[in-house]
Amino acid sequence: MSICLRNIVLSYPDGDGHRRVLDDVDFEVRRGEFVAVTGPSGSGKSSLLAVAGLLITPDSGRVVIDGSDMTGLDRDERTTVRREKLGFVFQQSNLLPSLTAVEQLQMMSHLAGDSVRESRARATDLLCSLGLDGHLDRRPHQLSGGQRQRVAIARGLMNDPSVLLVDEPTSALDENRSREVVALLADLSRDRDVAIVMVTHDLSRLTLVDRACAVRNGTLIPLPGSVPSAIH
Ligand SMILES: Nc1ncnc2c1ncn2[C@@H]1O[C@H](COP(=O)(O)OP(=O)(O)OP(=O)(O)O)[C@@H](O)[C@H]1O
Repeated sequence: MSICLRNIVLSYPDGDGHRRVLDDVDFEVRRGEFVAVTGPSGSGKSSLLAVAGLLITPDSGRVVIDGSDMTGLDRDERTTVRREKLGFVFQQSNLLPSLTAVEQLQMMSHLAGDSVRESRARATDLLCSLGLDGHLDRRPHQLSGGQRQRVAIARGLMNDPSVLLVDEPTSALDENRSREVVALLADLSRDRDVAIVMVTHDLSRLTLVDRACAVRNGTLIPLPGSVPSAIH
């Protein structure tokens, strides 16, 4: 199992008390599996992703990544796990305006200590494999929304993560581009054997995923037609 969340409880301060957003949630995704998390606005989808991505620590429960329990890691240790095991793709692509497509990716691998030559070769390969040959030296404003999102996905894959966490990747895209981006994620999960968790409002995209679940009232409910994970 690439990522496994067990008995996660998360609450936020709310007035004088606390509001429980995730209430004893179990969730797991294995390598090569593409899982969507949906649910109403404010239900806790992004919070679940943030717990999985070690960006916030739950009140209780365990996050296990590639078999290692993340409980009790300090901030530096969590940063290392995020860099080595996890990739992130955010809603609006979050690319740095002054960097070219290749440089956006090189920055990730520079942080991991690779040489400039190694990182350029790897970034170029990855961008080409995502259909971005011809756009390698363009800056974000010279790319379409769909191309920007593909650069962001390539950046998320740069350090060869076990788990790619994707938050609303299609919110800024039209119907066709949005379908292309989700189909690309489906291919990548299989071809690169990476676990992909995608938070989405867009129920029309759920035909492309292996499995879908919804956050409702703090719990995670498998959606009809989706296949529950076979491994526990
Ligand atoms: N840092 C925070 N402090 C207090 N409350 C928070 C915080 N972050 C999120 N919340 C609340 O927790 C709930 C869940 O938020 P979350 O962003 O996880 O929902 P979501 O399902 O991703 O929503 P959306 O679809 O609108 O992005 C919401 O009611 C939100 O207001």
